[in-house]
Amino acid sequence: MFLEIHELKKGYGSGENRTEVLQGIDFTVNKGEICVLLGPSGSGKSTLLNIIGGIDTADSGYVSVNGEKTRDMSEKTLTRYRRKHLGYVFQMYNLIPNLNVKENIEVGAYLSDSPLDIDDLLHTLGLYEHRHKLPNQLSGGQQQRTSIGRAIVKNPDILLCDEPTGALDYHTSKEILKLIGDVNQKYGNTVIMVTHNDAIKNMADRVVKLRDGAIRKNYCNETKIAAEDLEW
Ligand SMILES: Nc1ncnc2c1ncn2[C@@H]1O[C@H](COP(=O)(O)OP(=O)(O)OP(=O)(O)O)[C@@H](O)[C@H]1O
Repeated sequence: MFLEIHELKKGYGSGENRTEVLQGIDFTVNKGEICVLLGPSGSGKSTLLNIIGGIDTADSGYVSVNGEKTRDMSEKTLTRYRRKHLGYVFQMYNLIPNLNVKENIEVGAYLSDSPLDIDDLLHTLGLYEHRHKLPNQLSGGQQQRTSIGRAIVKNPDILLCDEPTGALDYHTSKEILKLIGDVNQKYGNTVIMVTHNDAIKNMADRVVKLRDGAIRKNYCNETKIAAEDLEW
């Protein structure tokens, strides 16, 4: 099993103010799969994504990637894991404003010993002709494409996406979801995508639904469709 989440628990606060945000989460994802994490606001999706990403730690249970538990990693190994094996895409693009598209993507490439070819990637992203533009000269969709490029250029094993289309309109959201699907097909990265949008589950291999910090549904989607065919 490539990614295993086992009995993961996480709470914040103490005494009367204690909230159990994750109450024992169990699921697995195969290499190269797209896993969509759904659930209402406050159900624990981002907390779970941050623990998988080694940004936050669990109170108990573990995340194991390729048989290695992140909780057993030293700080140095964990930093290496985050840098080399994970790519992050957020709702806010977090691009560096004074670097152009190509340079923003190069920032991601510096973190890898074996980055993807940047010009080839710029073509895949549909950004080759925009490569010399600064972020403020780009549309929201182009900015999100650039941030996906920055995440994917190091060819990470896992691409973590937190509401990647949260700030985008319908058509641009579909474009970005198509790009995530294309990148997954072309480079074989495992994708974990958090979203509020129920329709996105249709492009997933695995669907995990959370409510109040617990799994309500966890199933393999046998009728996966391409991102361009999603409707909502
Ligand atoms: N650092 C923190 N300290 C205290 N409580 C926190 C912290 N981070 C998250 N929480 C709480 O944990 C719960 C789950 O938050 P989380 O962001 O994981 O939910 P979510 O499902 O991603 O929500 P949304 O869809 O609104 O982003 C919320 O009630 C939130 O207030």
